[in-house]
Order: sequence, then C-alpha cells, then structure tokens
Amino acid sequence: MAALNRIQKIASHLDPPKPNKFKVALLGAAGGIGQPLSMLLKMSAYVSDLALYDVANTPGVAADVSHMSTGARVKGYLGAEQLPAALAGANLVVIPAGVPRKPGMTRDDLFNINAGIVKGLIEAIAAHCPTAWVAIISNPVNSTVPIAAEVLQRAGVLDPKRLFGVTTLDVVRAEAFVGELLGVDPRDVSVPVVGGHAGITILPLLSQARPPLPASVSPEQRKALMARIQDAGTEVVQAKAGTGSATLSMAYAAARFADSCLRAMSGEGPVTEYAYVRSEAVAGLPYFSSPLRLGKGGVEEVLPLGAMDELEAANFEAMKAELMGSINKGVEFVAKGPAPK
Ligand SMILES: NC(=O)c1ccc[n+]([C@@H]2O[C@H](COP(=O)([O-])OP(=O)(O)OC[C@H]3O[C@@H](n4cnc5c(N)ncnc54)[C@H](O)[C@@H]3O)[C@@H](O)[C@H]2O)c1
Ligand SMILES: O=C(O)C[C@H](O)C(=O)O
Repeated sequence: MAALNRIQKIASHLDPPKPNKFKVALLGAAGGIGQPLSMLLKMSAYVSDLALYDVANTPGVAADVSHMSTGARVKGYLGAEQLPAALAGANLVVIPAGVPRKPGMTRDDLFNINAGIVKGLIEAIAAHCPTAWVAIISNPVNSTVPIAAEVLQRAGVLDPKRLFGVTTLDVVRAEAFVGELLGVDPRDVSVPVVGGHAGITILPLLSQARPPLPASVSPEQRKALMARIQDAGTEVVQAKAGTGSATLSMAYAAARFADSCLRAMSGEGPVTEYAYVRSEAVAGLPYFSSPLRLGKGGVEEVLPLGAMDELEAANFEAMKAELMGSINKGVEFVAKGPAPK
C-alpha cells in the first residue's frame, strides 16, 4: 500500500493534476455506453462536476460512481423534470441516449426511435445550456447531428463550431487493427478516418497511416482492412448476439473525445481530433467527418482530408449519395415537426 502511494505521488508529480473546472452532462448515463463512460469521465482531471441523466436507473449509477476517490462531484438526475438541472451550467454535453442495434439491423433502422429522443434532448440543451459543446453518440449519427443542428438553428442558438458527431470509435478501431497487422502498439499508430459513421460512409485513409503500411500488404489485404473498419460495429453487434452494440470501446472512444474537447476548452490547444461536423470540407455535403483543429471556442479549423489512393477516392465518391440521403432525412424530420415555440 505504501509503495502504491509512493508510485501515485511520483506519477502526480510527473503529470501534475489539471484544474478540475468543467461541468460535463451525460445524457443516457445508465446505458451500456453511459455507465462505463460515467466511470471514465469521473476519472478525468478536467471534470469538476459530472451530471448523470437518464430516464431510468441514474440514482444507482450516480451513487456507485460517486464513491470513486477522484475530483469530480457526481450528481444523478432522473426523468425529464430533472433534465434542466442536469444541463444548467454544462460546458460539455455528451449524448449516448437511445436504442442500439440488434443483428440484421442497420444504424438507419434506429432512426424512428432515436431521432425523437435526440430532438427532445437538444431542445432542452437549447433552452438550458445553449453555449455548451454537444457531442452526439446516438445513432444514426449521420442523421442525428443534422437533426441537432436544425433544432439549435430553429432555437436561434446554433454554433456549428460546438456541435459534433462522435466518430472517434472509427479512428480507435483503425488504430487497433492497423497496430495488430503491423505488430506495433496501437498507441503509436495514426489513421485518419473521414466521412460519416455508417458502412461505406466510414472512410479510413489507410494510405495516410503512420507508420505506413508496407508494400508487403497486398491490395486485397488493404481492401479487407478497410472493410473490417467499416463493418466493425456490425462485428460487435453480431458477437453480442442481440444484447446490444459496442459499449466499452465506445466509452473509451467517447472519453478520449471528451478529453480532447476539455483540453481545447482549457486553452491547451491546438488539439487535433476527428468528428462529424457541419462544414464546407466537401462540396455538396453539408456534414462530413474531417480532421479538426479545436480551440477554446470549438472548431477553429477544418483541416484538409489529404491525398487519397485509388481505392479511397472510389469509396469517397461512392459514399456521397448515401451520406446526403441520411443528412436530408435528419433535416426533413425536423422540418416536418411542429414549428418552434
Ligand atoms: N457513435 C458511435 O460510434 C456509437 C457507438 C456505439 C453505440 N452508438 C449508439 O449509442 C446509442 C446508445 O447505445 P447503448 O449501447 O448505450 O444503448 P443502451 O440501450 O444500453 O443505453 C441507452 C440509454 O439511453 C437511455 N435513454 C433512452 N431514452 C432517453 C432519453 N429520452 N433521455 C435520456 N436517456 C434516454 C436509456 O434509458 C438507456 O439507459 C445507440 O443509439 C447506439 O447505436 C454509437
Ligand atoms: O454498430 C453500431 O450499431 C454501434 C456503433 O455505431 C458502432 O460503430 O459500434
């Protein structure tokens, strides 16, 4: 025990604690992603207050997480009447609320339920923490982010610099699979993943991987690797056999994304991250996941996608129609709804 304390003291000296100064609200906190993400956020040195909101089971999750001996104050909020208090003063709102896939379903099959859930939560954000950064995990991300933007726009509080669709899991997977292939630590791998978050709209740019894929990796292997990254969500859905989709890797990815946001908010920039945002990165596609430079106010610059090889360029063209269809579906969902109050 004494040895452990000594090691912790040395570690905190090497990496001095950051000021815990941000309130993070997690909506869907009692779910498969929400619970491990609550734990990881409670471990963040940037979080002073962690608001755990769900329509079920938050008292138990909040009581459990609050016993961790880390800095963040934890409070659970249950049901719609407690949502305003959960959101008040939030700097960052992370949203994994909604239903997950079962085998045989596409992410778009979740639209009918999750579109309404996201719309309702974003209306509350517009009313109670309109300047918060918002990170949407709920699927289909290709549509839920446009839904959120339309709701915020109607409420007169949209700032596209602060609205993100979380695609970090695609980047995390690409790093893991390339690391596995090259026999190197995934933490030493970087792979840009751009586009959207469903099937062929997920575009890993393996030609820009670092370390680069050696010439011994055949075009067939490259193609298979690209397909595995694109289908990795389905790989997990099938392995879980009806009990849900990725939760633990997603919580890891979301914690990493939240950390980047909070680092940028702290002024520790420039921070580079990938996310699905409203941008002019690709002509004709109002939303696209790109490399971003984040600063105190959100997205400071949408960085160029860089060069693509032949396979990537073909995939880039092939995804455009599907991505645009998903964007339009989200925009129309809000347009068909009741006019803003
Ligand atoms: N972006 C990504 O990379 C990614 C990765 C994995 C999962 N997902 C998506 O994340 C979502 C959640 O997945 P999960 O495995 O945690 O599901 P889950 O069913 O385990 O948890 C969802 C939680 O949302 C809550 N919820 C439902 N309606 C709500 C509302 N109106 N307000 C607040 N909370 C509400 C539920 O009570 C539940 O606790 C799914 O849509 C899934 O497809 C996205
Ligand atoms: O695949 C899913 O349905 C969940 C998530 O989008 C994922 O990529 O794991």
